[in-house]
Amino acid sequence: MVPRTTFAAAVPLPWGLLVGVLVGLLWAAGRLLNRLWWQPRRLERVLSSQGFRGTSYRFLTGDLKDFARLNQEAWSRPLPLRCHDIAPRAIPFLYNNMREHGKTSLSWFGPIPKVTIADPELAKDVLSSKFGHFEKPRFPALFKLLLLPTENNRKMCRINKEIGTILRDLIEKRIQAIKEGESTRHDLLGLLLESNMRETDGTGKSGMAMTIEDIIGECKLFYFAGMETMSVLLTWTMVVLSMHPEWQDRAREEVTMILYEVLRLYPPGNKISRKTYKEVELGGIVYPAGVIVEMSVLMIHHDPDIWGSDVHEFKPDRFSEGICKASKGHAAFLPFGWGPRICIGQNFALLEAKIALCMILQRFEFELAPSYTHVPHIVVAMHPMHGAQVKLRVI
Ligand code: HEM
Repeated sequence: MVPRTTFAAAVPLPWGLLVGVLVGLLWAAGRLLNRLWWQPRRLERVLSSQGFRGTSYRFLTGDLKDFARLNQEAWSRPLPLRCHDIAPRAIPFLYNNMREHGKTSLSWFGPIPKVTIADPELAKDVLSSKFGHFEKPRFPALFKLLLLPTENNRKMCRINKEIGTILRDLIEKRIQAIKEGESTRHDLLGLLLESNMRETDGTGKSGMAMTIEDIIGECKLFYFAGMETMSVLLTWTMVVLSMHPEWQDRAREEVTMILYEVLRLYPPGNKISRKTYKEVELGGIVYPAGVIVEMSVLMIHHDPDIWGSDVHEFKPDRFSEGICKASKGHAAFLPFGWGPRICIGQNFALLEAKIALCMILQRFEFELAPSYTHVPHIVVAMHPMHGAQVKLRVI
């Protein structure tokens, strides 16, 4: 007779695999808990033991909920026209935190501690650092979200591919033209390609040369870094000159100090961020690795201790004797950053803005349309939330 075998006896349980999966799951859970709880708590202890003040860590979300709530409240209340005291509306969470805890205060970007600095000397120390203690923050977890196949992500992916194809095509045509002896037309792409081709020395290979992908990256960087910032600078200049028409006449003679004053009151980049990569001492405090350090350009530009009691007024002639005099010797004018990563496009930006503004002022006078509401709003750069409705009149 054939012996009967049960199914369990025929297929033995893969205990090794099960234990392996369990250990893997426990390890992943431990790592997650470390990132979301133990590490933030450890960093909080290190900072508060040195007298640091700010909000306490709340699991996972940190201050994000309060941040969103205060923004919603602020956006629903437009400012009176001609009011340039914009920090309480444009960055309400940070503004409150600083009022409560001082000019260097702690808050939480999810589980990552964030120290915001509104002291120009400390900010310049961070931005001037050349020893690799402070790096530009990267958020790999946020980038991973872009891989999810949502409709929006698919659209972004499609647009990204399309931009890549257009740029690759443009670059290849320019390389061909240079090879055939055509002039580089002295624009940035031409100069970049010419110097890159010199690097490859005709062999097509060199450790120093950039790849086509690198060049595409540079084109995108210059476009994005230069386009949004410039457009909001000109937008705010038109809005502010509409609020102060007496300055339109004076602007026809002197535009630089007007642009400086708009950049002070409405800096397109309201903050500059870094992250500590190693333990570092700054202003008598030891910062552990993994802390975001954020220089609040907006708070520095709106600080009455630096600029005087008229800090929220539009007074371009405070710059009549230069930037240093305007900030009473503090050198606290940081719209283009500071140190080795200072904006490479700043001279170009000011020249472009002056030319554009002069062309507008020579042809038009302008005033705000009744539909304009004054709500400075930050989406990467600072924009007027509901647009800049301005009436132009030919002169
Ligand atoms: C009003 C106009 C502009 C403002 C307020 C502005 C502001 C800034 C600031 C604050 C930084 C420093 C960022 C940091 O330290 O992390 C920066 C970097 C930079 N800017 Fe500008 N910028 C302006 C216009 C331009 C223009 C017109 C160009 C190019 C034509 C440009 C190209 C760049 C580049 C390539 C960087 C370096 C980015 C990096 O280091 O990752 N910017 N800009």
